[in-house]
Amino acid sequence: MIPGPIPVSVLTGFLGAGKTTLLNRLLKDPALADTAVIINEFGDVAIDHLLVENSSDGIIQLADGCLCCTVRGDLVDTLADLVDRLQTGRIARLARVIVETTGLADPAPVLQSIMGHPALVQAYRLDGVIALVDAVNAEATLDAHIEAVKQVAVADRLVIAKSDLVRDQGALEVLAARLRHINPSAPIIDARTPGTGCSALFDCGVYNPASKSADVRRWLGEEAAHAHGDCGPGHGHGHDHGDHHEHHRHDSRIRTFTLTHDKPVPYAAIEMFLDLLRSAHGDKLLRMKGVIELADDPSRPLVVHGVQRLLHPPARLPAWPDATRGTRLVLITLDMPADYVRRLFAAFTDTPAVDTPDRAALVDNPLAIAGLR
Ligand SMILES: Nc1nc2c(ncn2[C@@H]2O[C@H](COP(=O)(O)OP(=O)(O)OP(=O)(O)O)[C@@H](O)[C@H]2O)c(=O)[nH]1
Repeated sequence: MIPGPIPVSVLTGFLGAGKTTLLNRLLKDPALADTAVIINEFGDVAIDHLLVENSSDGIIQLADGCLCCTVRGDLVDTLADLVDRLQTGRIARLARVIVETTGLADPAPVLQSIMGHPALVQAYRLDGVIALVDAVNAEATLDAHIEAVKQVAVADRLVIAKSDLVRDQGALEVLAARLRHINPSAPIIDARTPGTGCSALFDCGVYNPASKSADVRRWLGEEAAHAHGDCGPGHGHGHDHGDHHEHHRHDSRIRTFTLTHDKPVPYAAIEMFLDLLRSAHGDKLLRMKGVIELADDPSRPLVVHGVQRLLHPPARLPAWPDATRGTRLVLITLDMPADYVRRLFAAFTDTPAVDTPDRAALVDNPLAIAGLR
């Protein structure tokens, strides 16, 4: 028997806001023992599960695709399967589920999947939505992406990450005022505040759409209508459910693709490539993350994270988490063709390609590769 509905927390926030970082921290808290974490990833090559430190049995990776569209059914199936495993004794306890959405997810359909599914509501209750906000990039992100606004609007807790990178206290106050305007009821918590842990973020009470803004109620209402099949063809604000390999796009200008290279690469080459991408095209680079096999230290993968113009200091993992070696970089770009980036990468990794200038030429003139408007 199940002892009562299991709380489900949804962790959302735009691309690179700091969701996995917060999750890693939270999972160290004994209060989160017996928690299942469902991670959803955008991109051909799953990387997040490599980066969640506590990658034990409790981490479930959903298939490639976005939770709010292509793999929404997978979330329902996964939640149903967890209950089944609990009932048949294949897992002893399940105290909580945390669902980490992709940064591009519209949270409304995700919430609707949990709240609106007749079988799931028996077993689960939506406990709360935690939205991460990246203090460095939030203003630009909120200006440009409605998904980011929705993520903030539906939240029960807003957590500001990366405030350590913002020197101007005034800018943080302006951001907090904007967040309060979008969502007047959610407490705003700085991720640096000691004790920003389980007690501050979980047990928000039963998720209550009535306490949210009129916009949120409307979005959730539209999703409920959609779930019952009476949504018109306009649904989905431009989601493209086709071509699963290069696009996954919510907006036809957004592309997701992966760069791979199977030989170790020199650190200097990768550093130049990343710096060039960031400095020349940072505004087109919504997200970049991945692991790199370095020629100078192949046993310790280098983990890189880029979020718009911000390139976080690369970190080394002590060892490779699985048998796969080589470089895998997932990029999510806005108005930047995959082919252009692939050729740039090939030039830096010295992969011969027809008509591609070599590394030295590109450092002199990063626009020497054709294909970018
Ligand atoms: N300085 C600083 N860096 C942070 C903070 N939070 C996250 N980061 C860095 O931001 C980068 C992205 O963090 P992630 O936790 O992977 O972000 P995410 O939201 O899970 O990313 P996606 O799943 O790709 O959307 C990483 O390099 C983190 O180390 C913070 O509070 N301060």
